Amino acid sequence: MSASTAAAPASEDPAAPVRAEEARVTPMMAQYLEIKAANPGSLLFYRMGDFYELFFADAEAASQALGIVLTKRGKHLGEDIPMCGVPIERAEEYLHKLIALGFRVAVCEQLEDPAEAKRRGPKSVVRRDVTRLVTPGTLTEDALLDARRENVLAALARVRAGSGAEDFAYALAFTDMSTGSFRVAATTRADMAGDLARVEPAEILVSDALLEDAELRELLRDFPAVTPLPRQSFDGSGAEKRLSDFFGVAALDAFGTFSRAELIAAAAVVAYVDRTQLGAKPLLSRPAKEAEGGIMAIDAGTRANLELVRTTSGERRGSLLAAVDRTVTAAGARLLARRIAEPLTDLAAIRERHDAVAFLAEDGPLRRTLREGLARAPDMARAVTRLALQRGGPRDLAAVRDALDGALSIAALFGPEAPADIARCVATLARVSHALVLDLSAALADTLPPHRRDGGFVREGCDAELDATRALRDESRRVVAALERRYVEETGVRALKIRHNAVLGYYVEVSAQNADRLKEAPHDQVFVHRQTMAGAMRFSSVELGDLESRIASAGERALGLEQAIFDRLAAAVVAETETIRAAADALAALDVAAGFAELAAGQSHVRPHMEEGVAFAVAGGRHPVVEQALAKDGGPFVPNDCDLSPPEGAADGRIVLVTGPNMAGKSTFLRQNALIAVLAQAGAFVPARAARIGVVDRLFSRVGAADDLARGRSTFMVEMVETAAILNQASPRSLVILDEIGRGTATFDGMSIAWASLEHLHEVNRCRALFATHFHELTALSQRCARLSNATVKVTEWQGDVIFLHEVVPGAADRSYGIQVAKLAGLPEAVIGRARAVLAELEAAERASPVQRLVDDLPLFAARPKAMPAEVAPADPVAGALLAALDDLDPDALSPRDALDALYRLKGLRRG
Ligand SMILES: Nc1ncnc2c1ncn2[C@@H]1O[C@H](COP(=O)(O)OP(=O)(O)OP(=O)(O)O)[C@@H](O)[C@H]1O
Repeated sequence: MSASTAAAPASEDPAAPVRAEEARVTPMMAQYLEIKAANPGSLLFYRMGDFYELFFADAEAASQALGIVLTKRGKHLGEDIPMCGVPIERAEEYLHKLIALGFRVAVCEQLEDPAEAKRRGPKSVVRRDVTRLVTPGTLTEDALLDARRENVLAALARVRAGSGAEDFAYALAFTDMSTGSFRVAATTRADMAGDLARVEPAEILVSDALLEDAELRELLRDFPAVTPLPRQSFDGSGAEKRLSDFFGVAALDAFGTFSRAELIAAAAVVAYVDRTQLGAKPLLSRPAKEAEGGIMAIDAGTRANLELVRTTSGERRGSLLAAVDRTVTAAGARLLARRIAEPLTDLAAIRERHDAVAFLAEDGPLRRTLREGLARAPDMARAVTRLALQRGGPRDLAAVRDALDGALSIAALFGPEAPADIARCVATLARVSHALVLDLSAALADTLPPHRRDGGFVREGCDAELDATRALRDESRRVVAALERRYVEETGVRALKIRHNAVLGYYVEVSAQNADRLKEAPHDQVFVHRQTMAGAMRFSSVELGDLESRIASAGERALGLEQAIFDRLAAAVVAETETIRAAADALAALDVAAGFAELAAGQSHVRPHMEEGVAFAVAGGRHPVVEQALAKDGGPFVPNDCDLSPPEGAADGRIVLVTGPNMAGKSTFLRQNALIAVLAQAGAFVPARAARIGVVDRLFSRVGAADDLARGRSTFMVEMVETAAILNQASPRSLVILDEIGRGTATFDGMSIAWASLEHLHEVNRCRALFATHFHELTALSQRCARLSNATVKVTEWQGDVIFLHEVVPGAADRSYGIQVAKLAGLPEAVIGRARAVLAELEAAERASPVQRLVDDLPLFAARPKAMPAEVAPADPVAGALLAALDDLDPDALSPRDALDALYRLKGLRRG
């Protein structure tokens, strides 16, 4: 039995019957069942004193998920009630586990003191209700959040845009409730998966009508928490009103113009936030609209392949983000993740970001001072949200104080020469209220407890009345010590102690042997026996009773005064939400710029020259992740050039076809160039000696797909779906990375598909592309396609072993070195020997039948069907004779009779 239920009134016991004939449902159980029914789909954390209790199936699920004991508690409808409990001081930890496992939790609190309930009558149940729904997308506590990651709640809305069955417009709304950021974006059916993947929502709200669409249902399966809502939540007619009510404005025009789908998505978000926070209103920023086409479009597959913010196994380590993250604040790390996930396409904005990095890269001492200042600035955006939601503690106030103080010092570091991006941040920081910093500094103590309920966070000297009350409280404590000394002297019981608990208040405790002394005269006049324990006895006295009330009232008054001071400070902070959030964003932006500058200085990254058009010339490019991994092992990374700029006289970019042995570094070369484009447009410098890049509108990458067995798709199917998306969508401003397409099927099929795709990219998409392949035959295409050139990765052989030089040079590879690589990988000697023999046979056979070889090559050149070359004689003698006979016929010279004879002759030849 938990401590809470022990102290609760009789009717708080789920097992306590009201009347014999109603033995089936106790009043408390009736309350529980009612609240449970009103919150379907969530585990109900039902507050009882110092515990949250779970009952029935909730208890079974939670005990299993949390590994806590499942007990029984009374009966309901004749059956045992399964129960488990979570102490409130560990509630966050358990909530964290449950949310991570995909549960939603309804937190049901006691809304009155049990004493109040008792006053209404002995059978009264403490009033309770759900005060908050905890869902993956609506978390605010640090313990529940990853400091360096946004926690996004998204809503996907669809509205009819025409009369056709497929005429729909789509929009997404995203909010990170923990920081208040809120934005909306139009999307399309094709881009939706990519848009969701870029934001990585912790929870997605969709109308249940949308889930009836099998394709969308399939797409949403990739995301961890999809919350279906009734259609009314996505109802267009009330959307505008819901938003204007939430933001307390008369009309939404001031926020900009939104499409109907965008309004509906945004309204669904605020309605859900309201529903889960139940009145405690989080201060979301006004929704900002994402500029259409403002972000480099990267589909979900490409994001995963390029491991932008996490690796394919889901870890941050090993991703591009981890390799380039030099930020020193959690907010900076969150912004960096977003910048890497959302490279810009606006040339001026990209250049401004580069200007900021250049400025900080050039001035080492300034950069160091800035980063030291940033490192001391706590995460104030999340602290403000908690304060606004009444979930904040004294440390959140201190976080705001320190970050604002830091913001003012950081603003003072920069002069008028700072570039535009930095100047904007500095202007925002300078708007911070110095008075608020002083107010918080004057009020908060040096060391702070985590919870406001504990008190002790207000600095001495801040409030005269508080100081006086505290003195009284502390004085009383000294009086307790003096009284204890006196009682020891008077009774002669040296082990006498004055202790305190919730039930008895202050009491005297002596061992059982000494108890008789206190029961004898004259002491029996002073001490009143209260409790007998195993080996000890407890007594009270009139003096102790007096003390009790003096101390309790002083302590309570002090706590009350502190709470009032807390509320005043929190209100002052919340009133400044907008400037505080803007300052938090500015600090994060400075952190990202300084981090990129630090990276540039430490890893020799250079400023890319960005331009309109379709240039792409990287000199001495490196793969940022592989380079750093190799550096740890002491190995050098071999830099490589890549030129996809239009050749002389052409308007469109080049395609480079890369062949080369396995393990030579083809994939690394392909990816590094895609990553360089991402970094450049994210605003970073790039790992290269020099780079000139025409802004990329869309980035595509198809790199070695894996099976998607969950969807019943084979490797080849995945590969073809991704290739289809590229060939259907890539524009001349896009950058395409295709690695070994066609590998997953029979050689000729694969080669034909690779060949046709390559030609399509060249002729139709006309985009910049890198295409790696093992089909060496494709290199012949460079003779026909003007903007296609060949490159290969150099290797050399030494004593039968292959040595990788990782150097990309013009030209084509002559062979694959597959067996050498297999040997390096440790295939048994016998298998290697046998493979060499088989290879020799196959190569000899190929040399012996050049005709066969020619036929094999045919698909390569058959894009525009040609007549079968005359010298390719069919091997079948009957067919040969038939063909010869046909060739001899001249229909114009034949009489009807001759024609009939010729027909019989041909039939005869067929029969042989
Ligand atoms: N430029 C480079 N400098 C140094 N090491 C490199 C370089 N490029 C690649 N490597 C090393 O070679 C390894 C193999 O590279 P990669 O996977 O790119 O080869 P690949 O040609 O695509 O192979 P496969 O055809 O088998 O897929 C990498 O893991 C890396 O350690």
